[in-house]
Amino acid sequence: MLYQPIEPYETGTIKVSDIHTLYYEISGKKDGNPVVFLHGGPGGGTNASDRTFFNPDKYKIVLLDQRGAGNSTPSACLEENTTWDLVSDIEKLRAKLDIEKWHVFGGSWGSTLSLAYAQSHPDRIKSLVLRGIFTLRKSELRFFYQDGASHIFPDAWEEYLAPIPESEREDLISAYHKRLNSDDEDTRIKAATAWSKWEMWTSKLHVDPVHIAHADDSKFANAFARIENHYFVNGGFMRDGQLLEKQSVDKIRHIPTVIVQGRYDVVCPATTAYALKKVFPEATLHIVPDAGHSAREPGISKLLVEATDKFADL
Ligand SMILES: CNCC(=O)c1nnc(C(C)(C)C)o1
Repeated sequence: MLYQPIEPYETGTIKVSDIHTLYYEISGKKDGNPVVFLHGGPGGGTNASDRTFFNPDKYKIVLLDQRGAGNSTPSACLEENTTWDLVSDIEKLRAKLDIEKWHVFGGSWGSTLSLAYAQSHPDRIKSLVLRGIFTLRKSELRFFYQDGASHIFPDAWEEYLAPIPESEREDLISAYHKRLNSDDEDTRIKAATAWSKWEMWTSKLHVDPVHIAHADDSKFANAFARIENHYFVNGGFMRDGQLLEKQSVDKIRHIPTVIVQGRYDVVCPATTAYALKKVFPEATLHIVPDAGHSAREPGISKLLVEATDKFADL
């Protein structure tokens, strides 16, 4: 099961560009086995419960708020904010903390960024623990934001559609992009709240009102929605399917890797985890029979902790 909540023994910031300064924190064992936690979204930010996937007596646990997310500044800023900027930021933080190699843990967008980072710097990775695999293919974005998950959550879908007039519903990501970047603050917040609520409604097998309430935090919703939408309209700044290409995955097939995927994940459906396993046969794939997308589904968190415990002495 998850470890007990702990507090960081160090927090800090790192200036990574003329615009962006990132927040990070370190908890657990000061001379422990280093692991970096890559949060979802993009734009979701980290929180205290993210530390509980790791044994604090074994791991030096590094949490990083990516550009524009969480406590990083400026909040929700889209300038100089791409997948490859974030990969570069992770390397800058690793060097600043004087870490030679580290374990990498990421779910959803965090799995995307983990794959992009590992494929760019395989020599810096001790292991990969990935959850709810997301590679930003057009087919994945279409399923969740245009025509797919909508058939399973028609009630929540109605609320997601509400801010968008019928005439613009053929391309919802573009329609939301217009509103999330509007000059009018009320338009931005209304769109950000509806966009975020859609994801919070659909993240768990059993709809969780507490999870949905996160979308009412306007700072979180604004960063989460604006940054997610920015990455999606740009296809993650990658070729479609790039992270699943043989030439990409062959760079990381030597790295001990565990994939944990919810069978009923409608945000990042199992088809992508399965496609990754086909090109990465050395990876261990667990499909959790009674889980959705969230890392905090009981069956998912149990296997994630089993994986970090397994890698703790590598
Ligand atoms: C399409 N975005 C999926 C994702 O990365 C994600 N889903 N929920 C989250 C938070 C837990 C960070 C809210 O991130």
